[in-house]
Amino acid sequence: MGEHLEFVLVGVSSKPSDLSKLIDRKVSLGLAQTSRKYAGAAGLGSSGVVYLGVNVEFPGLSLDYSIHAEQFVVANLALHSEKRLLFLAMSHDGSTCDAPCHRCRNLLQETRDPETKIVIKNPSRKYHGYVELVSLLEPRFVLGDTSLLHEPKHNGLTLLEPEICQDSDACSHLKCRALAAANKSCAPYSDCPSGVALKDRDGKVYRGWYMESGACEASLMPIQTAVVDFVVSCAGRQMFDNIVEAVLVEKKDARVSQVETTKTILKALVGHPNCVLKVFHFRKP
Ligand SMILES: O=c1ccn([C@H]2C[C@H](O)[C@@H](CO)O2)c(=O)[nH]1
Ligand SMILES: [Zn+2]
Repeated sequence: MGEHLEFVLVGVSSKPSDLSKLIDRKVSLGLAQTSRKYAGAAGLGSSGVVYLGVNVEFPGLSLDYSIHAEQFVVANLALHSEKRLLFLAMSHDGSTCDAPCHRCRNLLQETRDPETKIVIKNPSRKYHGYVELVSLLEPRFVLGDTSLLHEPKHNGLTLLEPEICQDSDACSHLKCRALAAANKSCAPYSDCPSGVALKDRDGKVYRGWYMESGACEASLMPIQTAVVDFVVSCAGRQMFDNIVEAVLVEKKDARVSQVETTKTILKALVGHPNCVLKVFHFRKP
């Protein structure tokens, strides 16, 4: 098993009671420089794979931009096409497991999975049990017919610019990787799907897509999901300075544009000014 895989899938067929032991907040030590609060999370998918998460803060930016450990797990599941989340554990201290914060409950609500259970563990009270996610949710904030966050998607988007690639899903151009990511994006409220692809000095590509929540601040922006892909692949030894190219694909004149947020996060993350963001637009079928 490759180094990076150990961070994504620490075990198959793990018992939910083991999830709390798998949470490793050490990985976030370098990623929570602002608050110095290190959170970790672990999710058991229906395939039996465990997905880890840590909180990620961006130097110099307000904590609003940070990725919560539970949001990281949700992105990690999506990046690996995991169908469903059966159990989720999150911890701030490495021993106690609490219910996710409201931001993350709102994001989890978008998966609308009646089966998801939250691990609650309180060693001082010798309590270890499970709570149904639905019992923690407020009445759903419905904006219309929405598709589920984890449903496999192909939005059918193609680039507006003259197409040079026959099969952009399989093509290695960075803009085609970003387009493929946008095709997986779930943006039912704004109808503005988007995707980001990052390339490092070795030519390795990381990608992420917009995962929108009706409870706005719970959404994961495409640059955040791409950062999750990067952290997962680097297994906690990430060198953001290695990112040399970035591409965003979104709708032309989008009501929700990701350009400024993507630039802001890239600037905070990548220490050198050579990583310019290229933006391409798509056509919807
Ligand atoms: O449920 C929560 C609450 C907070 N955090 C992170 C976000 C931020 O990096 C730090 C302080 O809020 O903790 C989480 O990961 N999960
Ligand atoms: Zn949270």
